[in-house]
Amino acid sequence: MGIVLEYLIITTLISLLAYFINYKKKRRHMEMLASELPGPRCLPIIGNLFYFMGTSHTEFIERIGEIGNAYRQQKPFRLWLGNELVIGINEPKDFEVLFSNPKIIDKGPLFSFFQDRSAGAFTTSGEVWRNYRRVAIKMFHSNLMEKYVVVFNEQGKELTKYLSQKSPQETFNVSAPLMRCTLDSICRTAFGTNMELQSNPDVTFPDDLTISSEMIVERIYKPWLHPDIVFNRTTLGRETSKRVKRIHDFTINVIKKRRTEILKRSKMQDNEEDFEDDLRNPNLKLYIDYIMEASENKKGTSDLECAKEALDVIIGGADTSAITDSYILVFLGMYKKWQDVVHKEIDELFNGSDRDLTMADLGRLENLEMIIKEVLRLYTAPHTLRKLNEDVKLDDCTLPAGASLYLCYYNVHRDPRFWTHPNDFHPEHFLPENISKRPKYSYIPFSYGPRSCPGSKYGIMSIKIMICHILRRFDVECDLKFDEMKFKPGLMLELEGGYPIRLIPRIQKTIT
Ligand code: HEM
Repeated sequence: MGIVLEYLIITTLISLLAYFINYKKKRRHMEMLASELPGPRCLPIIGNLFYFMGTSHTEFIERIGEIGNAYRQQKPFRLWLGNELVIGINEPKDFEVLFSNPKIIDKGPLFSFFQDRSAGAFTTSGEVWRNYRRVAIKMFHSNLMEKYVVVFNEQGKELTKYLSQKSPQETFNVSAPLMRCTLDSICRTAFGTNMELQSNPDVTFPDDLTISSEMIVERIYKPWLHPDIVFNRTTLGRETSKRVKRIHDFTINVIKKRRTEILKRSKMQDNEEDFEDDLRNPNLKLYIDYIMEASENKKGTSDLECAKEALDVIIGGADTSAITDSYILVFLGMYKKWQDVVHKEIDELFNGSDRDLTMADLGRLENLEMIIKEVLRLYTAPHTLRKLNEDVKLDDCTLPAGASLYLCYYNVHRDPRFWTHPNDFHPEHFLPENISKRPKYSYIPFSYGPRSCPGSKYGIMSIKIMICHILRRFDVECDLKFDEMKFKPGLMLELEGGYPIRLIPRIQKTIT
């Protein structure tokens, strides 16, 4: 017995020593490569953490912006957050190398805080992510995109009906109705189910999504809340779980409904002609059908896992599109010159008709497109992370395995070398002659490469249709001033205090 114990202790000690030596070797390699990168002064143990202590999320982004500016045109900059090496990327030429590397796909441990709520193509990493991504992109197949236009039009009309009830004197936050409309569209196109969130303001699903996102982001910024054992005992932790549970119950219900519907339809195969050639066609496979099919092939997958996979795409698409819509209306309200330009473009296209928009119309809304692009330059996701599993060689340095990359979309989108009015609303940035002057990776609102946004085309289509429906019916007013706007980062850079506008019914103009 004594010899066995001795043997076990010695083997354990040798393994620990080997692990430690290996760890130190990797660390030395990382520290050596990191020392070749420029970066602000470090303190022992905490590194650069003191720059960010006590900062709000917004201040964090501003500080990173300042550091990025200080090292602009040098190599990527390094930050030591305690033991963690974080490398900031600002340069289009570096984005190009990183986005075209198929091995840089992991988002790192911070994204795991989202995974209690949703775990699919947006939040996972590695091989698991690869499988989810393969399923997610089926939602954006070109055959389906044409059919989605019908849904966007239906929901756009429902939205304007709701907005017509607002008095022209009433200033209101337009993001809430836009979020409900966007969720109705995404759920209808992804699940084939009409959720009717627009006509049922008591359903908590949209608020639960928005508020739980804010809560998860708050947790990420408070390292002492990272351990589950602490977080779950706080009010924030309990409130987050309550909302996440409601989100799951709601989504599982939708999945069950779809399953029943498919069963019913399989018995009606002979009457296929009863269905129009739209999303009700029983032979048309929607995103949720692919998820359910994959779960049936992989025994043991629960409805909760299917719900969490689907939710990742719903969340990735809803906040982003609804916030972009909201900003567009705010800016059109603030910049009358641009509102007139877009109104004229829409009036010329529709000539007084309130017909639905078609795919062909979408390509003709060039001024609106410039405005969408400018809003996304200013307010897309401000940053994201990637974890390096192996060294990556750039032009003038090597980024070590084990480091986290902090991709500063915010910095490159406001870099005065590429934008004549970096901190203003200036849609002229997207005139063709100006686009051609910029390097390719200076504008990356949907990211690029293997982890780029699969819903970018879908998102732009839905935004154009919603905004057109609103602008055909209303003039927009907004009292905000650009310089006074304050931001709170969520998935996107959101406007603190909401998106306050007024809508004035307009008489549609016929172009003669
Ligand atoms: C204006 C609208 C949108 C913007 C600005 C936007 C932006 C982005 C960005 C920047 C990423 C990359 C994030 C990262 O690198 O960490 C992303 C990923 C993603 N987006 Fe979007 N998005 C929009 C619309 C949509 C829509 C409509 C959907 C779905 C209906 C969607 C689904 C996703 C998914 C699933 C991912 C994760 C992809 C992956 O990691 O493989 N997005 N989006």
